[in-house]
Amino acid sequence: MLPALPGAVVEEIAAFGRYAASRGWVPATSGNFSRRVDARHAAVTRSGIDKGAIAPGDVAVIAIDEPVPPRLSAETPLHLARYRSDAAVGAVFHVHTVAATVLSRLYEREGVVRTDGLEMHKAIGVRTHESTVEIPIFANDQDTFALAARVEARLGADPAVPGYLLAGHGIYAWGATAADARRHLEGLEFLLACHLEERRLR
Ligand SMILES: CSCCC(=O)C(=O)COP(=O)(O)O
Ligand SMILES: [Zn+2]
Repeated sequence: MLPALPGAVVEEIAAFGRYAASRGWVPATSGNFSRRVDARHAAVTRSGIDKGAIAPGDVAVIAIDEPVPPRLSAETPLHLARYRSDAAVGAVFHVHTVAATVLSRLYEREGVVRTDGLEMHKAIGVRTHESTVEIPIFANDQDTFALAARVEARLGADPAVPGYLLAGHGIYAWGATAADARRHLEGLEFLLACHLEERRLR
């Protein structure tokens, strides 16, 4: 039996949705969000809803280790794969930012976007700005089960960066809590925005 959906979890997801919408990160119903409910279950947003105006009925509780029920987002496997791979992952947020979408296309062949020497590296757990961060990029794929397997195989047990890009699509980030996932997403997005701006100015 599935556990009840805690109101606090819905509110965390809805609050992130409002924030993401205020930043222009979830245009045209894009994006999807999830939050671990317990060791075996997660709450995920339903498909096609306005992610800036999430209501309790827009979030479903599902089993992490079971097949994805109908009418949920096609991207649900990408969320569940993160929870399966790492028991410490408590929230996964996916948004469609311009910087993530553009840079993931420009660097798809390299399979990585690199940023150097930025203080914001610390937001994703890097100790010093004197570092190079490599944000992984994966080719987009409508077969999201195959895509999730490819992502997890490359990320491994201890990913260096708490996020990745899907080429021409957007960005995924995660953390132990919703606040951690949001901080990681904000940090990664800032790094990408800086990289894009530097390329423009050069
Ligand atoms: C309108 S964007 C296309 C689908 C997508 O990439 C996305 O993030 C939203 O999908 P969902 O099914 O979760 O609403
Ligand atoms: Zn998407």
